[in-house]
Amino acid sequence: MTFTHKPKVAIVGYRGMVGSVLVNRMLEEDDFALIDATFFSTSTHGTPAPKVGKYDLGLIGDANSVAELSAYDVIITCQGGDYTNAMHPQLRAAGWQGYWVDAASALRMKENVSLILDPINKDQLKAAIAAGQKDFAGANCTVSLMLIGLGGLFTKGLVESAIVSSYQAASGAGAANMRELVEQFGAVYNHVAPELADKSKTMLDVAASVQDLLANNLPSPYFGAPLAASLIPWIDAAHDHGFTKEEWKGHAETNKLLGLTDHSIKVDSTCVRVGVLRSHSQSITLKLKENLSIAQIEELIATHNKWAYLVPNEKEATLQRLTPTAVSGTLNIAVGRVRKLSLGDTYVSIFTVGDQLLWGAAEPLRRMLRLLCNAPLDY
Ligand SMILES: NC(=O)C1=CN([C@@H]2O[C@H](COP(=O)(O)OP(=O)(O)OC[C@H]3O[C@@H](n4cnc5c(N)ncnc54)[C@H](OP(=O)(O)O)[C@@H]3O)[C@@H](O)[C@H]2O)C=CC1
Ligand SMILES: N[C@@H](CC(=O)OP(=O)(O)O)C(=O)O
Repeated sequence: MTFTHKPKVAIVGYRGMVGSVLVNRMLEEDDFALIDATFFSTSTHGTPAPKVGKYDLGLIGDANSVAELSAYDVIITCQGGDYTNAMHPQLRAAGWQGYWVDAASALRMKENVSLILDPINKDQLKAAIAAGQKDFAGANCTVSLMLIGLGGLFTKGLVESAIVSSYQAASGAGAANMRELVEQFGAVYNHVAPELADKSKTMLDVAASVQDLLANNLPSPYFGAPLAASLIPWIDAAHDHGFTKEEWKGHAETNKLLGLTDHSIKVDSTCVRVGVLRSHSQSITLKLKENLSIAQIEELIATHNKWAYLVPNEKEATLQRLTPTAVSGTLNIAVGRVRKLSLGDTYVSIFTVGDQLLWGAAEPLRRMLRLLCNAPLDY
């Protein structure tokens, strides 16, 4: 048992997108019964917290106050990397000994930080807790979704390398970006509505009009380029060797999560922002170490955990179940289009879709809290 009392838990960033999804999930699973929770904010502190089910959480705390936060056993933050970089060092310097559970990437690669994805690495996490480790971070959304979806292959040492092409939703970039995409959808439609109504116009006329709007007059301050009716093959900052940071995380975090200090699984990614509101998709080419049959591969995937579910490689099933529309708002990780490639018997192509706000961000955090409380978890 990590705590001998009901732990005091500060939830920082409760009103952001990840924070809201986290609070909803904690309510669904009655996690609040385990803890004495307080919401923290950098801007709404001092006001009454919104009611969470039957729980009255009192006043919202000041997320910039080291003194206030120091009174907590656990700080869960969904506030972002800048906040982590500002507050975590101050709290530790002030002697705070509590658990820091973070959605952001800021601390992920530090030596004394474990990445959280317990269906994949619960033994690693339990060992870290037993060893007195205090800092934990959720992994990158695409990495978490890939590993839950394909855990049956990755955790059994069957993967030699992976080439990933991601199709990442606007919500991965934050609420303001998501709003920008919806506004762009509206602007595109409004721009061409008269032409659509004019039966003398062809679809090429309509497309030319959309192109004119996109190229010259579609506001995109958050993404920096139109996303509606387009895509952006760049996510996060530049990294070394022509990779973006998002692409680099694929290799670094996959290996760290699997406890592979020699980084023996090569993961190469191309990460693309697409005009989807919620849920990330990935097309993954695996080089396996063994020549497994499709039936064996599907069995390994389907039996590893209760969230990865197989979609038969058929058109109707794919349209109904292997899309962001099908999985958004659920914990399901859809895995389909499983097929061997003409490159060779050990090359497998797989398509997977999962909600990046759930398994990609909020869900691992609440499960880490349950691990810290030694509370039951489903697998
Ligand atoms: N979005 C995603 O898919 C993923 C996000 N993450 C991580 O989680 C962090 C938070 O992401 P996300 O939740 O998307 O960020 P948001 O922009 O939705 O929220 C972050 C903070 O913005 C502040 N805020 C300002 N205006 C508003 C408003 N109108 N409504 C709600 N909050 C507002 C809140 O802080 P305050 O109350 O202090 O003002 C809130 O906690 C990211 O930085 C990233 O590190 C990780 C994996 C996936
Ligand atoms: N970068 C992801 C979301 C995210 O916040 O990832 P990370 O936690 O690794 O910064 C996206 O834009 O879709």
